[in-house]
Amino acid sequence: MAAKINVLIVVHRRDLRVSDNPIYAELAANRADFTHLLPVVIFPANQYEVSGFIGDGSESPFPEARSQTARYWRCGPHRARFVGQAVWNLKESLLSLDSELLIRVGMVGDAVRGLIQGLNKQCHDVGAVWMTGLEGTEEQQDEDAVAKVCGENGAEFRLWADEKYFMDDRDVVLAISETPDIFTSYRKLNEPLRERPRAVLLAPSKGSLPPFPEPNVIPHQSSPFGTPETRSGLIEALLRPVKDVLPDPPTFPENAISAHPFEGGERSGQDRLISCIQSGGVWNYKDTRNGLTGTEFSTKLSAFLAQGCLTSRQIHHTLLGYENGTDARFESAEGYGAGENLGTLAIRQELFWRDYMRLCHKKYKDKLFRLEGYKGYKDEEKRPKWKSPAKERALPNQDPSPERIHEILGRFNAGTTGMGLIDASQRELFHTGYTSNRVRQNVASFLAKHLSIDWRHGAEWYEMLLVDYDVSSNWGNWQYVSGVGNDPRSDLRIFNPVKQAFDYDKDGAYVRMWIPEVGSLMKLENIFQPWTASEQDLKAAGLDGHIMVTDPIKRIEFSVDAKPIKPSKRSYFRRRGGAVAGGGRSPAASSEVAAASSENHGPGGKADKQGEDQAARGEANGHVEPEAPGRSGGDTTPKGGGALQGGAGRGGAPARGSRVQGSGYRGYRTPHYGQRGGGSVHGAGAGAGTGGGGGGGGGGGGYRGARYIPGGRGGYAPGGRGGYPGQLGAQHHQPGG
Ligand SMILES: Cc1cc2nc3c(=O)[nH]c(=O)nc-3n(C[C@H](O)[C@H](O)[C@H](O)COP(=O)(O)OP(=O)(O)OC[C@H]3O[C@@H](n4cnc5c(N)ncnc54)[C@H](O)[C@@H]3O)c2cc1C
Repeated sequence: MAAKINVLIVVHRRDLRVSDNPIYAELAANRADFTHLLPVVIFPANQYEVSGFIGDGSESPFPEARSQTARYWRCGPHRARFVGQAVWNLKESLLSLDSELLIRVGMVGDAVRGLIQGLNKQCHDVGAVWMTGLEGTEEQQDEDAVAKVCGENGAEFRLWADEKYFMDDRDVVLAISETPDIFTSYRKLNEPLRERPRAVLLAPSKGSLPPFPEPNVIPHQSSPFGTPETRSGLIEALLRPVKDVLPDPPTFPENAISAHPFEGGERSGQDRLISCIQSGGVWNYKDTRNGLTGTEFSTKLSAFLAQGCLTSRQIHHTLLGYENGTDARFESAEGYGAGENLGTLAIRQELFWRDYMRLCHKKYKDKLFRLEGYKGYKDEEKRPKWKSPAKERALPNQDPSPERIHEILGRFNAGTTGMGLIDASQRELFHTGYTSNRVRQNVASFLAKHLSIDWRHGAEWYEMLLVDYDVSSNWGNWQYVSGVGNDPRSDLRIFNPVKQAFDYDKDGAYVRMWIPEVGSLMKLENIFQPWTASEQDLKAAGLDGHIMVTDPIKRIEFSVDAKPIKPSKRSYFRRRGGAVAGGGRSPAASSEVAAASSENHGPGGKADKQGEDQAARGEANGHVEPEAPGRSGGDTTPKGGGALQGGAGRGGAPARGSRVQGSGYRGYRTPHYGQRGGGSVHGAGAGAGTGGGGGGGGGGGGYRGARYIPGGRGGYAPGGRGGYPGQLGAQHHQPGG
């Protein structure tokens, strides 16, 4: 009698790697009773627009994969390409291990059911389905659905922790519900961070995995979808439906260079990590991470981490080899063998931010997607008056009107607001899928705090376009900057995008690169806000009559006197032997940065106290943006020598260490709204809009051929192409609605 065939199905999700993967490590060590292994990637139809997998003439049974509030694509072209590359690389890795990878599209539970039942028909038992657990609402619905399918079909279901984070879930010191709401408190509980990660798991070797089932027993992909057989076919199928995200897209500027030219996949993730160390990028990280252009100013590892092509502990252990002088690949890198340095310390702190964002998501669950954020508002009076482009979500008599907000959002997305730093970042994001943390903070602050627009529109735009989109990090950071999340100074922290441009784009190269229209303007203040240029200069630049000049979304009066801002100094003192020196900031650096470092999140610390003082003095309306997630200081005050001019903003006291003429930052002047001065950030900019633009997004459409998956956390309701059944059943992120 032939031996019983017992297949294990492994569903890959955001764990697109074979190394440091708990499932493969377990299988390589212990195959259990499995005679065959069937690894599969399923592109969930509610997160990826899967109509590109259909041949001509048929229609998708699923609604378009669009976001809930703004109806943007859930996954836009940059990430679609990156994920396609990463999936193909995983397939190649598995092939090299004598295995294979199946690719499927649809709802995850349905796809798994199809596989189990199809294999059963071929007399193959499916003993178990394994997959890694994720935090998102939809992802947990998928887990419930697969568990149910397994129960109905006699297969064991096992959910594994995806060990891609810095600290293992088994080592988290507090119950999730007790995760502190201030990052620094949490970080201090876990220091020294260098000692936290567990060892990396071994990659499986060739022949160590159970064989892939014979191709002829594998069930076909359910119709009307097909499965691409080449890498380019896969990428094309993912990209085709989501290529167009802007009605009138800007062309890629002639001299622009992507800061993120990297391909998806485990192999390129490892390559990038190694080159970051070899190039000195890691050594210089603390000084360069706030840079805006080029590949080397920060690690660019986020997209690899987001898709699980790389794990935080792999980064940590590779850094250890460099710090300890035990990895000859890094012999010629500066800092080799000299122990932890400020660069590697800062990278570990950033990786810990990533962990923290995830833990907060686990703690607050769907509150991650709520307009009022984690915090909520007990006091109705204090609830921010968010502006919406959708009539049904706008407050009565919203000013500007929903139509005007719709128009403003269109320009915000297209990068034509007239605020140079914001526009440059949005165009860079549109063209490349990446934009630096520094400008992400400015963009989020601009939308939420300067324009008071429902921040979820920004979060969903980022969700569509970011190559490194990660549900916890994206929504958590948007909440944080919008003042509804875990920022201890929440709405007192407001980034002045003009001051930030002067500080971080010192010669205007970044804005010039992405906004070629301003390229021939000479003065920085004109580049950062073209409406400030003289008529003559605008004419010469061909900018007269341009919407960025005639109708800037926000005007910020800001001028810098002739003295340049001092260039930053390297804030490193050398240590040897791997000791983690406390503090580690040089006096030069700390004199430049008033409330420096991520320490200033923590309650009671000196730096935190400074931040509180500044906030209490009302400096937040222009000068004071002491710290934001994942970044140490650098923007707290005008730096020595840079004198600001302007009238009183809210509070308007001079920032510490600055030379201020007048009484601080003037606030905002919005002539096209008929307002001047004021300085109240949230109210500023409101005024009579000029109309134009269409209405907001909206659902609509019917419930055709729906197969509703009921579930405790809401449920995904595939309907006809028309969309979701109103607001019910299809809440991607906010099942409570
Ligand atoms: C509004 C907004 C939205 C964001 N959305 C995302 C997102 O969807 N996905 C994402 O990975 N990051 C997000 N970030 C965080 C941060 O901007 C990116 O992680 C970083 O810019 C990625 O570039 P890098 O890999 O070169 O980062 P590095 O500076 O080299 O940092 C190393 C790693 O630390 C982690 N990290 C750094 N800063 C943060 C942070 N603030 N929060 C969480 N993790 C951090 C990332 O994994 C990053 O790869 C967002 C930040 C803001 C302000």
